[in-house]
Amino acid sequence: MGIKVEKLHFNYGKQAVLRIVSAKFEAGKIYGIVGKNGVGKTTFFKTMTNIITNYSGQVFIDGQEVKKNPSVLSKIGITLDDMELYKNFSGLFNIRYFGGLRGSLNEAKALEMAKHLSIADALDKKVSSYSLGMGKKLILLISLMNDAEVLIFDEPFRGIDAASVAWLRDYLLELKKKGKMILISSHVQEDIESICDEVLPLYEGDFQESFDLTDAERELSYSVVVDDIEKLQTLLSSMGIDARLEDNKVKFDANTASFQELFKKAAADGLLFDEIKKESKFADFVK
Ligand SMILES: Nc1ncnc2c1ncn2[C@@H]1O[C@H](COP(=O)(O)OP(=O)(O)OP(=O)(O)O)[C@@H](O)[C@H]1O
Repeated sequence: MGIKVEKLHFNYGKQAVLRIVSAKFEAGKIYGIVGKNGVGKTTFFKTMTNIITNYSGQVFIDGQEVKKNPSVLSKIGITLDDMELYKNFSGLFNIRYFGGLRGSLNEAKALEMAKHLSIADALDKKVSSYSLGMGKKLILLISLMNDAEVLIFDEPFRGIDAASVAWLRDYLLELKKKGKMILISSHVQEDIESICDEVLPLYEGDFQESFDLTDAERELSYSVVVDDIEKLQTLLSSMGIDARLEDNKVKFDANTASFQELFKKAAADGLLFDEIKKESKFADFVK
């Protein structure tokens, strides 16, 4: 299973939104699609899944061009915030209806998921009575319950409580181990860091770079507050690490091993740390 996107161009009226030259996604990986508000993440997900069809270029899922073979979309489960549920019917009706549309529904599994997401007791209530978070959980459950080979989640963790975030994160990591392909968008760097293998920032319509989060050697941007700035700067310079001072914070790039070495030396030197912040390089694209 793989997804390939070639020369995908899409405009909303006169506004150019997507100008993707090419992109590839593999099974058994979790991808983070990041970028500032309005950059086109949701639009990208919609073009990939034929919700938007008036784009130019091609999307291939498992070797089949989606526009010509829309049946290949049965391999995909997607969660978008603006997904319509049958609000005047119960949560269980919606599970049965949408589950049934996609083939055989494993209701016991769906109910188990509902327990983990703490909405099991609300399934007999009309969806119109649900809070925003409960509605979001029901949409997540519906896209998860059919064991799709590819899962696409627009902001899956936004608006749901911490226990459900933790369950969902573990569940997605399990699905990855089973060989599923997962694409998520998020504005929360920690969410992306905690589950993604690769991050693709969308900027000016295209994926500008790809960041491999599984690379232990990758550099992170550090921002540190210490009691003796000069001492830290001397230490950094002795390790060949360039640093700059901004708002009394010492900023530099280093991989995890170098940072740990620095920390050990600094502690041995009696330096006191007041604040340590680290950020992935992809953060530059989302600020
Ligand atoms: N139905 C629409 N009609 C016209 N323009 C739209 C429509 N939907 C989105 N847009 C515009 O397309 C651009 C991309 O929107 P999109 O929702 O894909 O961004 P996004 O990256 O998902 O943003 P966010 O992080 O805020 O969710 C934005 O400039 C938006 O205003």
